[in-house]
Amino acid sequence: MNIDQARIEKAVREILIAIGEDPDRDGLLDTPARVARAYAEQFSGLHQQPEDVLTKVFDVDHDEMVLVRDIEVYSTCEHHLVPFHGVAHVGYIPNDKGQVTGLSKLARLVDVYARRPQVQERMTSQIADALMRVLEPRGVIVVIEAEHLCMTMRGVRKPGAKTLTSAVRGDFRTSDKTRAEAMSLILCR
Ligand SMILES: Nc1nc2c(ncn2[C@@H]2O[C@H](COP(=O)(O)OP(=O)(O)OP(=O)(O)O)[C@@H](O)[C@H]2O)c(=O)[nH]1
Ligand SMILES: [Zn+2]
Repeated sequence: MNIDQARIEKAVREILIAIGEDPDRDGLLDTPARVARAYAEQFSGLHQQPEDVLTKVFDVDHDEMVLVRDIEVYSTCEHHLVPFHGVAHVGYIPNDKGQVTGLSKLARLVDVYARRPQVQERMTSQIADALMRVLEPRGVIVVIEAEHLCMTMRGVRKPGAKTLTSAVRGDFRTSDKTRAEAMSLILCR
């Protein structure tokens, strides 16, 4: 089933009533439909597979690390349905056939998993596992730094607190040196 926008609209109208609002006042009339459209975008990754975006694989003569740093990421915390946002760093070492993907495809892959109800740890591993599966590289590293609005605007209220998660596969897991090289590239500002 794809995203059922009519059902989201009905539910949002119910929420507005439940919080004591009047869903029929001018400013709120179109809100259920707007939220439905926003959710369709925010959760579109649920209906995409990594293979849909990691399609272009070129053979190039490069078997060293490729790293795209500071990929802006917006996701939705599955506990509170509020955003968490930050940056993702995605690196891999191509296999000996030199199979690489377009750089933008790494950012698209991040979005496939970010546009779902998520926890940061799972999103990080899913990106790493998808890259391993589709590109069959010698190794993958994914590091995500994010701020969770559920921790800043509400609840414990700790603005500025950043959560860092990493997932390493293949050579990045087995070789301390390779992992350290990637980390130094990710952290140098
Ligand atoms: N591990 C992990 N926890 C997360 C993530 N996003 C939100 N959380 C946490 O999920 C937890 C949910 O805790 P609960 O006690 O069930 O919910 P709550 O009463 O709203 O918790 P508070 O946020 O502490 O007010 C909170 O500690 C959040 O900080 C995430 O990506 N990964
Ligand atoms: Zn949350």
